[in-house]
Formats: sequence, structure tokens, C-alpha cells
Amino acid sequence: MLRDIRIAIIGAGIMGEAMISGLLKQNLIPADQIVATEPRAERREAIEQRYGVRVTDDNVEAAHWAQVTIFAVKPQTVPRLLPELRGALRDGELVISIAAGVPIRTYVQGLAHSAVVRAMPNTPAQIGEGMTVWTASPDVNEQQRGWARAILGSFGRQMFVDDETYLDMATAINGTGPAYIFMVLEAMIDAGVHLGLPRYMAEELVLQTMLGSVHYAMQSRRHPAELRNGVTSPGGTTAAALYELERGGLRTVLSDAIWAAYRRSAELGKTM
Ligand SMILES: NC(=O)C1=CN([C@@H]2O[C@H](COP(=O)(O)OP(=O)(O)OC[C@H]3O[C@@H](n4cnc5c(N)ncnc54)[C@H](OP(=O)(O)O)[C@@H]3O)[C@@H](O)[C@H]2O)C=CC1
Ligand SMILES: O=C(O)[C@@H]1CCC=N1
Repeated sequence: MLRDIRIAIIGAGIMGEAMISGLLKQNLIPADQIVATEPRAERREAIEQRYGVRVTDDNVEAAHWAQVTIFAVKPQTVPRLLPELRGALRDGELVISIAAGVPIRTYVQGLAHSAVVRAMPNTPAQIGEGMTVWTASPDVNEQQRGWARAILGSFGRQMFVDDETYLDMATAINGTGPAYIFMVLEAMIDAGVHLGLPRYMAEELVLQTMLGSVHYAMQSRRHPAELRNGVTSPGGTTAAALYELERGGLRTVLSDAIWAAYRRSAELGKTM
């Protein structure tokens, strides 16, 4: 599928690197068909050495060379980049953006180019366990959709949606979600240490409990409340703990946090 495709990744930061790593690990494309761009020389050298891909500071040359150009810069950098890259893309080139909040129309107008995919991955992509939601402008043809599916699926699961309004929601759930999970992990580990467990032990207990619970939920496909009931013995420890979680407003705090991320994503888009 991607064997003969040349890919430019504009911005070799955390997510740019995750995509390079995924594409190469899956053996989807040879390293000499990927170019990344990066303003800092040390970062360019680090990525070149780690992956054997070419890394340059010339965005225009990279985007012109490629058939797929991926924007992996901060949302605030996008408006500065578009005038620079206007006219650099080939006919038939596909643009993929992973920038939070930035709508497809910003690229279509800024680049005068109509084939644009907007995607929202997450950091577990770094180990091939990402979750990416994506949508495409009407001018993205079947072949280009195939490229997008293969690229975005190279670092985890991908899900196509036919409605761009889902992207700000996905940003709040799967894009930002790992941070919620990491905070829960950290809090549970610290609580274990507070109880008196050695830190190494608290870490292993918490990480495997999270992993096992997620696998169990995915494999059983039972409703989370049913799985929770299975843990909750009458008059037991879980009921005591759940009472405190409800009293502390866990559900509403999480919901408020997710709404805040959603609103911020939508707000970022309005400034573009
Ligand atoms: N981190 C996450 O969890 C997720 C991030 N995203 C989105 O991915 C995008 C990138 O995020 P992330 O990887 O975390 O951010 P990073 O800051 O790690 O990566 C952005 C990279 O772009 C580089 N850069 C800055 N200006 C330019 C330029 N003019 N030309 C080329 N490269 C440039 C930066 O270099 P320098 O450091 O020198 O400025 C940096 O290496 C964002 O839009 C974000 O919304 C999407 C999903 C998840
Ligand atoms: O915090 C952010 O804006 C980015 C987008 C999704 C996750 N991190």
C-alpha cells in the first residue's frame, strides 16, 4: 500500500517521532521514503541517528518532495507554516494534520489545497498502541484514504468518522485521555505508598491492575458497571471505596475535565 509513497512529517517532536517509529516498525515503508523537518539541529541529528530517516529544516523542500505531508507541529505554529507551504504541494498530494483543534478549512484555505485529512492520535502511538480518530475533506480520493488508513493504523488502532465535529470530542477523549490515566496511575501509586507499600510494589500492583482491568473490559465487552459490581461484595472493601469516590465527585470531575478539553480544542480552532 505505502511501498512507493514518499512521506514528509513537518515537526519531529513527540508525535512526529511516534509516527516515524510506527511506520518503520510495521515495515510499511523504507526509511529513505520518509523525510522529517525540525528547526533544532540537535533534534534533527537525534532523529536521523535513531531512525535513519532524512531530517531537514526545509519545510518547503520536504512538502514538495512528498506525496503525503503530515503536519505534526503545535496548533499555534500552523498559521505561520501555511503561507510558507502554499504552492509547495503537488497535485494529488495528501495533507494530514494531527494538530489539536485546527479545522480542515484552515488548511484548505491556507494552502489552497483541497485534499486534507484531520486526525487525532495519542501518545501510546509511541509503542504502537495509539488510538487515532480521523476524517477527510470531500476531495480526498479513495487511494488517498487508503494511504491515510495505512499511515494512521501503523501506530495503533484507527477509526474513520464522516463528521469533523467528532474531532474536538476525540481530542478530549483519546487525544488527551492518556493524561487522565497517567494521573490516576500516579495517584493510586502514591496512595499505596501512603498506606505503607514499598514504591516498586505499589507501581507493579497499580500498573498490572490497570492493564488487566482494561484487557478484561475489552475482551468481555460487558458494561463497566457490571464488571464493577463483580468486584463489589456486600458490606465489603469496594463498596466502602466507591462511596468515597462518589462523594468526591469522581464522575462529575472527570466529565468537567473532558468538557474543558473539548472546549479548549474548539477554542483553538476558532483562532485559526
Ligand atoms: N502530545 C500529544 O499527546 C498529542 C499531540 N497532538 C498534536 O500533535 C502536534 C504536535 O504535538 P507534540 O508532538 O506533542 O509537540 P512537540 O512540541 O513535541 O512537536 C512539535 C515539533 O514541531 C517542531 N517545530 C516547531 N516549529 C516548526 C516549524 N516551523 N517547522 C517544522 N517543525 C517545527 C518543534 O520543534 P521545537 O521543539 O524546536 O520548537 C517540535 O519538535 C500538536 O499539534 C498537538 O496538538 C495530537 C495528539 C496527541
Ligand atoms: O494537550 C494538547 O493540546 C495535545 C492535544 C491532545 C493531547 N495533547
